[in-house]
Amino acid sequence: MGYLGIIIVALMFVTVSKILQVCRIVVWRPYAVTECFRNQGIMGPSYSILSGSLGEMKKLRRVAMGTALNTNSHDITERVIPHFTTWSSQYGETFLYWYGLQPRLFISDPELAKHILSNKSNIFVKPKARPTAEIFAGKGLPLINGLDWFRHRKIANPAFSMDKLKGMVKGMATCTVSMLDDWKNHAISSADDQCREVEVHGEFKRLMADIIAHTAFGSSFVAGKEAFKAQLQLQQCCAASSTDTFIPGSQYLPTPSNIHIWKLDRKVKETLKSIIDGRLNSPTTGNSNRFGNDLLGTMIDALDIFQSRAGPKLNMEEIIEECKAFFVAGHGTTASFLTWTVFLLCKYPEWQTKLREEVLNECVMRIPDADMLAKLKLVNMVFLEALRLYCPVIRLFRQGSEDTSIGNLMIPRDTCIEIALVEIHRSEKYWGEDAKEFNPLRFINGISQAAKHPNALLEFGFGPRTCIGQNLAMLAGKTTITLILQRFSLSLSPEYKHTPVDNLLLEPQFGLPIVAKPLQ
Ligand code: HEM
Repeated sequence: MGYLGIIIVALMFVTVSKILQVCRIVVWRPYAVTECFRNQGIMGPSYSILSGSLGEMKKLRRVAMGTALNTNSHDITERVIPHFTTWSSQYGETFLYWYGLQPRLFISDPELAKHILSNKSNIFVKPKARPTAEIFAGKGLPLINGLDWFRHRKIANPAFSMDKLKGMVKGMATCTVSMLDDWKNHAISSADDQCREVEVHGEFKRLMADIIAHTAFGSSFVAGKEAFKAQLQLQQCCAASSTDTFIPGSQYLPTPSNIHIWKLDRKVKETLKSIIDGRLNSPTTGNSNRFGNDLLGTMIDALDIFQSRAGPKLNMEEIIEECKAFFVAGHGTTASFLTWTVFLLCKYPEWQTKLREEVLNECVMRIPDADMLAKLKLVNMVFLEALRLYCPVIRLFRQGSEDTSIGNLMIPRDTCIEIALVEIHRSEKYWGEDAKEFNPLRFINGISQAAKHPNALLEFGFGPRTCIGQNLAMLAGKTTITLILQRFSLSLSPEYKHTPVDNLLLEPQFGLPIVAKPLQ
């Protein structure tokens, strides 16, 4: 055989092995995984080549998005995850579906959830995100695994301690007061009974961008806000394509959408890098940390160029990715939480009055401090109830890094497990007959006494990967609600349509317009 023959045979060999590989991923594996679960009694919608169950999911979502709920109803599951209501009624509470080529096991049992989330041996890891998601969300804590995750978390933890956060309430209050002054000025200039219609979801997103920029970047917050602005645009590009079928490799093609994403990402990174360089060039002397007491200062102090410093280190790129990650993880979640809390306070004016009384009693100064906020028991109960009924993160995901079993259930490697918080949080099995109703009093004796299962409330996750920013979110929430209740009485605008939707986070599809009436 001549050279040409050898080359043709080699090419044929490579081509055939590639075809076999594709067939294994696209046909054989879905068949084998489906059979594995079917033999254990777990069923689900059938798999279509490449798109899996995405076609049906998209159809169900389109129909759900065309409906609106009654504002008295907190039974949102069917609207936000219509695939769950449809498939669980056909296949049972636990079922298998296909997110493109990814098998997803849907569970809504808090005991299973606890088992998976508390696992410390790296068997259940965060699933690999799509490349666009990695760009916008940053390859930081929420997405990384293993030793990298451990190192990053160890460095970031001190920046989120209650002691550090307490000192930030003043900054949070300054951001909030500036937003509320704007509401008030607008109200005074509008003739209509001094009331102002405000779309609060948008307002809270802007507010949280300000608050996180303050918390993360301290004095460099103006530049930080610039970076976050570009990041928000990136997020929109990513959310728009989250239910499209993903073709591996397509992220490298110079399509208009990819070019737009690359440009925005470059802007975010360059801005963050210049903030970090600024700090490195002018370390401060007044702070306990030479690069600042904020989150960025804590991370710069662990930069790997300082070899003399003991302990875990981060490199420049990792710090940039963490800045992106903290913004994405904290901004929309807290804005969503505040939005739904305000929705509930408008819906239940008797609770609005009770909370205002508590706020006026405990926060004697117009601008509250952390000690005053810690005394707001009723506010805390309403927050927990809001996070139960309208949890910003409605689903958690983990992927089995090896074949494993939970109880009697064998889970093949690479199966993604989807934990439906939205369903666990309103299941009558754990919350009783009034599970779908607003009743903050269920938390009067604390979280552990509120439900029949200790893990039926998973609003901040559970186990080692529980939310690092939960204290920050609660403090920002209390500061904002306190300042609002001191200054305004709130009611729903007649324009409001009750349309919660899963845009990666739980959001009102058309925003939350309310009427804010200044108090004397
Ligand atoms: C009400 C607001 C918030 C909610 C409901 C929320 C919810 C969650 C949940 C459910 C998780 C666990 C995800 C999982 O297990 O897969 C999580 C993780 C995380 N959250 Fe939050 N979060 C909020 C606010 C914040 C804030 C303000 C920040 C920071 C500025 C933040 C930063 C993070 C980070 C970095 C992680 C990943 C932790 C890790 O994997 O080690 N979150 N959050």
